[in-house]
Amino acid sequence: MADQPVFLRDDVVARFLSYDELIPRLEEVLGKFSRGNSSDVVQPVRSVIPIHSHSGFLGLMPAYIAHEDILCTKIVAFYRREENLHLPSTQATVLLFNPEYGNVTAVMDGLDITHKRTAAVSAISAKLLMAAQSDVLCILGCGHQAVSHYEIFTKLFSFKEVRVCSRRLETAERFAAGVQGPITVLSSAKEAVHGADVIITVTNSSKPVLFGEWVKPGAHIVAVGACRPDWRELDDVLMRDAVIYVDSREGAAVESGDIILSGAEVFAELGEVLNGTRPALRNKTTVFKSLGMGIQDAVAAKLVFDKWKRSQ
Ligand SMILES: NC(=O)C1=CN([C@@H]2O[C@H](COP(=O)(O)OP(=O)(O)OC[C@H]3O[C@@H](n4cnc5c(N)ncnc54)[C@H](O)[C@@H]3O)[C@@H](O)[C@H]2O)C=CC1
Ligand SMILES: O=C([O-])C1=[NH+]CCC1
Repeated sequence: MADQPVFLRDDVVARFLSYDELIPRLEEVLGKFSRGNSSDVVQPVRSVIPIHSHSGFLGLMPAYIAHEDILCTKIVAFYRREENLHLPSTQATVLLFNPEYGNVTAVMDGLDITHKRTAAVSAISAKLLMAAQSDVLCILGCGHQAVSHYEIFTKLFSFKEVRVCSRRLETAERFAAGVQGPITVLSSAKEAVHGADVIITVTNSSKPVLFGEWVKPGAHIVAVGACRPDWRELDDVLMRDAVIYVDSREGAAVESGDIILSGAEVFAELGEVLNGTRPALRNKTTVFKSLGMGIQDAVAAKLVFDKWKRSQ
């Protein structure tokens, strides 16, 4: 009989997951993924079922990373909920397996993994693609992802000004009151993004919240929401004028409304830039369209599990 799986709660996962360790692992696995060797990194496009009666979706995100022998799947549920409900709009559980036999070794709460790995990949895109002189950061949307994105972007980069704007002013004000450091709250997205060098969209909107005509030429946009083929965060003008980078071309072609509905061409995967096979066009307006990948959860979960095990 295999040992029973351990259950790692949200606070334990958060304690053992640091950006410093996560970022290099993500860079490495994104590079490997983009080399396209499917016997090394196996990750199908997320399989998603709608939960029509509750405006929700359930996604399954399996991944196998052969060179590290990591077998993992995340199960993620996401809802288009009003923000005042007491449960987060995204819920996730990560299962880590023993690849030799297929038994589950750990069941982990997946929220901190989802928040941190998403923000870390966004930060990798900014490291590669934002202009060398980037002074103003703007975050549109003030939910859970906004918190992790604020955390890592202000830790890694030295912005002179950070602005936030959300659908409701109170949400942005609550967000600003909860973070360390100076922050400007704006009630209009157009004003908030004016002159910004880096713009992060972390909304659960299904309609564009950012328009090309508002965006400073040369800005870097990190588009994290709109993960359904009929959802948008960015308008056609922006999608047409910017150079588009993605985490996975295959995923983007199936899941990204911003790409599918605008007809925009994908220029590169982040992993291709990390591998040096596609250039980072820092002087152009760039969009990194993030959808999230099972391999990102897998490396994060393995980091957590190994550290937890060493602590026992
Ligand atoms: N790319 C990736 O890897 C991942 C993407 N996501 C997606 O990221 C998005 C954000 O996730 P969470 O922060 O967890 O959601 P959340 O529900 O905590 O926050 C969403 C925020 O967006 C704001 N918002 C909605 N419509 C807006 C509008 N028109 N203008 C400005 N703000 C608006 C809401 O007021 C709320 O503050 C969701 O779409 C989620 O599905 C989530 C996990 C991973
Ligand atoms: O990668 C992820 O976990 C998600 N992407 C969109 C919703 C959840």
